[in-house]
Amino acid sequence: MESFGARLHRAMVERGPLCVGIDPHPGLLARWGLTDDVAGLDRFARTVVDALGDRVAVVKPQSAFFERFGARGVAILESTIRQLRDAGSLVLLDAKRGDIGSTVQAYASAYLDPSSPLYADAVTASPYLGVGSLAPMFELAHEHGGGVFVLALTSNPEGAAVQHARTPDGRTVAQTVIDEISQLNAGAEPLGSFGLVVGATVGDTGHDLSKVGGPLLAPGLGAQGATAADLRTVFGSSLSSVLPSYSREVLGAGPDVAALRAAADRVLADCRAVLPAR
Ligand SMILES: O=c1ccn([C@@H]2O[C@H](COP(=O)(O)O)[C@@H](O)[C@H]2O)c(=O)[nH]1
Repeated sequence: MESFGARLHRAMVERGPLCVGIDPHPGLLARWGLTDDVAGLDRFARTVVDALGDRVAVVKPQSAFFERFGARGVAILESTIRQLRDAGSLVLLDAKRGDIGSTVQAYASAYLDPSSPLYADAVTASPYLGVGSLAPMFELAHEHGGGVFVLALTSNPEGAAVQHARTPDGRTVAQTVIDEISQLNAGAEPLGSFGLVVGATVGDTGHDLSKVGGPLLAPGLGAQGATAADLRTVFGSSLSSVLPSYSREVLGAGPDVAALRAAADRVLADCRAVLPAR
């Protein structure tokens, strides 16, 4: 079975290095002329699938915006994931799960087992109960050709207080996460299946990303203030592994399908100007 890393590498070559989020904020629903309810959520998600599912490498539904509508919102998340996969984009479910290992096993079954209704190509995970607690996700991802993106240096200003804290061996907490994920990807070609989340907003933090071997998801572009040019500062010599991620910057162009496509094309061009050619 082809690994997630190999599938992602091919998608980034064929469609370009871009992830677009589906984040149906109440304010965006209103701007799109939609009601802040399940019907509005459904129309919003379907429009993004129609506009981008056949052209963007990775689409990242933000689970929180579906969960806030309860079971019916989660049902729409399930159908959105299916529609995106049918349209040919890889689906990264942004759920940021993490817990003790025995519970992570259930999260792994929910998101990374092909028989689950919420099965996605990859999922985001929080390592702050210890990277080892995420082992059930890594194992199921490996078994079924899935991926896991682990938070390392998040794009929000509050993250640094935890992530830059020093451990007894002198490394930062984030560097220990980076190093553990690097080990999981050892020897994987052309790209490992275990990624990291590193915000485009974090600046030059001095962290060593050179041995990660997997994709580096970079949120924080656009609405949170980072620009494509900031990717150079944050990622330095690791730019070739970066998967830039935009949500509101692209979604704000909707609901017109052509305008959504144009916005995605524009941010992709901005990123291509900075990232090495594949
Ligand atoms: O460090 C992180 C990790 C995840 N995110 C998520 O990405 C999008 C960003 O949305 P924008 O509209 O482009 O700001 C959102 O779903 C976050 O939960 C992040 O921003 N930073």
